Amino acid sequence: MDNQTAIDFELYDRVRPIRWDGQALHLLDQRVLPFREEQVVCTDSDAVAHAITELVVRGAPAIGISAAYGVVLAANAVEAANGDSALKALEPAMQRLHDARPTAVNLAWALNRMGDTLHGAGADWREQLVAMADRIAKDDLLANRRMGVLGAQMMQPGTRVLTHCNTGSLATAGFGTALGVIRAGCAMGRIDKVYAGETRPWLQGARLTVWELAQDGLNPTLIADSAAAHLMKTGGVDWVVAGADRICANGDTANKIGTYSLAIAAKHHGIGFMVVAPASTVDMNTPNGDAIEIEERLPTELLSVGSVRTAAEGVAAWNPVFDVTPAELITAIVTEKGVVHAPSVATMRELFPQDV
Ligand SMILES: CSC[C@H]1O[C@H](OP(=O)(O)O)[C@H](O)[C@@H]1O
Repeated sequence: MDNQTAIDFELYDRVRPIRWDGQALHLLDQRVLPFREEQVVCTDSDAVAHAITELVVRGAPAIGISAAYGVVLAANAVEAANGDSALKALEPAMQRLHDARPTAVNLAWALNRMGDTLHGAGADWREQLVAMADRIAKDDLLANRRMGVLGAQMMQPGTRVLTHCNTGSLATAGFGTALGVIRAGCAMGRIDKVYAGETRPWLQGARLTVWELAQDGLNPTLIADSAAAHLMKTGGVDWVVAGADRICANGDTANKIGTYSLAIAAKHHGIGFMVVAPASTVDMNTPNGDAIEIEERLPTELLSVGSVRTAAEGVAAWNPVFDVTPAELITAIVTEKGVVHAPSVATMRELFPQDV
């Protein structure tokens, strides 16, 4: 079973983190999963920006889609005769959405698309904004399905994979990026075993990824992040499959903290390292990983697990939440436009001749 039509993608539609009802944005609150399924309802753009900062919604494509609907909400407070005057009036709200999180380029990408929609738009500029937000969401879902098949086709039957963070339906418009490859690989009979790292400190793997995979009946096995190198050394894994928050012009890739260590360990053990992300995550304007702003979050995320304090009172903690994996550690970058093997400036340019 090798082609896209052979997978029943509807089976994976149970979890949707983002729902636009025409007036408000409903976000599945990822802070309280997997034990409570609660919605946060945003009726203005500042509420969307706050939800992005607080990780109510998270995952690079999902925050881009949310920001797009945030612009639609901001438009409710604007009187303008055409798109250009609307854009001027919307600038402060769009800036606040942009600043909600710094590392994932999908946020700026989605806001740019919304801004481009307004340039030269006439009296129907509001309708055009809604149409663009809907399109960003729909295109993301289709990109994920395409990437799922492309990534899975690179795997032999019997493959065992390790993934990091959460790149599933929760992080996207649906199906997922790296998790989409895993879903497709299981459906296509290529993947036999799925390990997920717990992803300290926010525990996206432990709280979100294994929850999603368990709902699919894929029997994931959770490991401590610190068990990954041992798993590789003892022959338990063939591919590491990760998402991305920003992919630079030379293939350097920012992703959840801990990804870089996985890539080093994978290289050492001769294991493939696959990055899966839509073109909206590719940033050809950033030459390499040194230029990426790495988000640092509050030390409290590290000093406690949930509401239970685990570190002694008064100690300091440093909490960078992304790292950069150099291109030379990456076997392949899978996008909906195709696969970049052995990423470099030259191979990236072949697939992305224009800035995305
Ligand atoms: C499908 S991209 C998911 C991506 O988002 C994550 O970060 P966060 O949970 O902080 O939003 C992480 O880097 C994942 O790979």
